Amino acid sequence: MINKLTIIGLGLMGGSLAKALKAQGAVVEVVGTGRRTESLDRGLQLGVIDSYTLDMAEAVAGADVVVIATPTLIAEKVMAELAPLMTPNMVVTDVASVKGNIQRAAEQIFGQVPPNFVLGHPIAGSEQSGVEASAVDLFLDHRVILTPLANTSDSALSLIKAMWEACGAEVVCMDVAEHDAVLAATSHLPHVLAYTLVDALAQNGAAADIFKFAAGGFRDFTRIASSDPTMWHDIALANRDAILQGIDAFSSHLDLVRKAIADGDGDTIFASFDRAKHARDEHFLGQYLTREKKPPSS
Ligand SMILES: NC(=O)c1ccc[n+]([C@@H]2O[C@H](COP(=O)([O-])OP(=O)(O)OC[C@H]3O[C@@H](n4cnc5c(N)ncnc54)[C@H](O)[C@@H]3O)[C@@H](O)[C@H]2O)c1
Ligand SMILES: O=C(O)C(=O)C[C@]1(C(=O)O)C=C[C@@H](O)C=C1
Repeated sequence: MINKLTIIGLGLMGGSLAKALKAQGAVVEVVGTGRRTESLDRGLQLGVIDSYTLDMAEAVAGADVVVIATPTLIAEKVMAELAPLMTPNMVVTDVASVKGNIQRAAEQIFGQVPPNFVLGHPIAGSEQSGVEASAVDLFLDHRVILTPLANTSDSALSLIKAMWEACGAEVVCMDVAEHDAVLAATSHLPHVLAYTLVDALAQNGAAADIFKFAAGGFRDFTRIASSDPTMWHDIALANRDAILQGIDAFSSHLDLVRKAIADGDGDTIFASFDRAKHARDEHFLGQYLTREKKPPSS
């Protein structure tokens, strides 16, 4: 049980965490803080938080857990503000999508990442943002990756693990660099591709006609291009090297498929598409079976 939880940056992630913990009776009091009253007022009206203050010192005083839930690059600045306010009894965690920049920023600010700072990342979300979009079940049956370091305190890690498990999530621990490489491939690259595809088509003179005839495939592929550009601008800059590697590997594969199409090389085209279909089906059908859920009918 968490007595006082403080959320810095009350949006989709922070709001969903607060809702889930409240619904499970796993928290007594949730306090919000941020730069502007707008989202905090809304959070109060919706019952997501119990109170708020723009004064970070007041917000974190006596907190058992402080969650930094701002965009990724802003989290670095928030940490610097939070540093003089941290006490040994307080456990700090974050939800940022990249972990390497958070680790580096913490090392610059504190000398080393404090033992009571547990870096984290829930692998759940949506293209929507803001506290209005927060959902009590956002983390249910999803994974949360924690990237503890050699000096991370066992009790701090256990507390943050228990917090996410109370939300119905499965917690997995991973190395920071591995996290950033894996997420570059499975989350950051797809967002770069979706944004770039929509932007390239939108800049075409015939964009209106193209979008008019876009159907399910285009919608499925590009849903994530409706995500918040601020969030993804931060991720692109924070995970630069891993994303560049992903773009380069993808570009050379795309070149192979391009060449096969240009050469009329049906075998290569089929082999690539067939490998992709099997890899995807195997993974996602496997996941449905593990969770004893039925796969979508279509
Ligand atoms: N949206 C997702 O799918 C998703 C999934 C996993 C992790 N994340 C990560 O979680 C973090 C939050 O994402 P979100 O989707 O909740 O975003 P959001 O835009 O819904 O919420 C972010 C909140 O931070 C506030 N904020 C901005 N600057 C601030 C500052 N200087 N001080 C205090 N508050 C500030 C904003 O007002 C907003 O309320 C990001 O780091 C993101 O990368 C997002
Ligand atoms: O479902 C979505 O819309 C998401 O973008 C969620 C998603 C993802 O790529 O899967 C996005 C960013 C995160 O850091 C974690 C999850």
